[in-house]
Amino acid sequence: MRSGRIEDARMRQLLQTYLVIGSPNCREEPLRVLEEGLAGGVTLVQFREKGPGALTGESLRALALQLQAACRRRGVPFLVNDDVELALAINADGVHVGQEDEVAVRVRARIGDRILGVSAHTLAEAEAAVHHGADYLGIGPIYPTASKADAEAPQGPGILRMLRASGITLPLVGIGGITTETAGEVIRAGADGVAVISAITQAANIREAASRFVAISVAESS
Ligand SMILES: Cc1ncsc1CCOP(=O)(O)O
Ligand SMILES: C=C1C=NC(C)=NC1=N
Repeated sequence: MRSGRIEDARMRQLLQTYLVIGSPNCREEPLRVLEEGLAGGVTLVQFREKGPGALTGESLRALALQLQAACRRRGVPFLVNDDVELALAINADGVHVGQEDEVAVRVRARIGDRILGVSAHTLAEAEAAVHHGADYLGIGPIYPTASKADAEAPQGPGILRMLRASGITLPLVGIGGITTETAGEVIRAGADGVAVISAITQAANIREAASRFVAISVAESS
């Protein structure tokens, strides 16, 4: 059982190579994609079942449990995007919520000491999320992305530099169109790691792609 809120240093480690996955992002069985990503060394997993063909109801819950079990076998924390009910029902390690979802304060009250991630696109949103008890912020989209239909305009790594220059010290992860070519600059701009969907789930060799992100995030954060 978790004892108290996660420490910043531990949260920064978990954010290094953060795989966000859902069945719409997978060319093959999501469990196989996840197992390859885990074998490549991803440090944190978020179940985000959104987009065309996304599962619902019992099949959604069954997939969540299947992917969570794979993460548990490898000691990698498993977070659920948006669906706080599902996260609590399967005793996930935490949730990631957007600005439009339940206000972070209410979510914190419901999940206790579990990990709470909040999306932020501006300094005001970041400061509010810090105040509301987020354990980390997801910042982006950094680059153009095809994986989120309603994504805001890409902001480039400069948003990360601005947040750090403005005094945001909370763990931050960059997300949105990040590849192995750009992960380094995202971390150098101030992120503790990178959150990735397609550059891993759509890679020809998933395990190899994941391990390259791991090598880059370790090299850049040392
Ligand atoms: C969930 C999310 N939030 C901002 S961009 C994005 C999608 C990132 O997917 P990809 O890594 O494939 O660009
Ligand atoms: C929108 C998002 C932003 N950041 C992260 C880490 N996950 C998301 N689903």
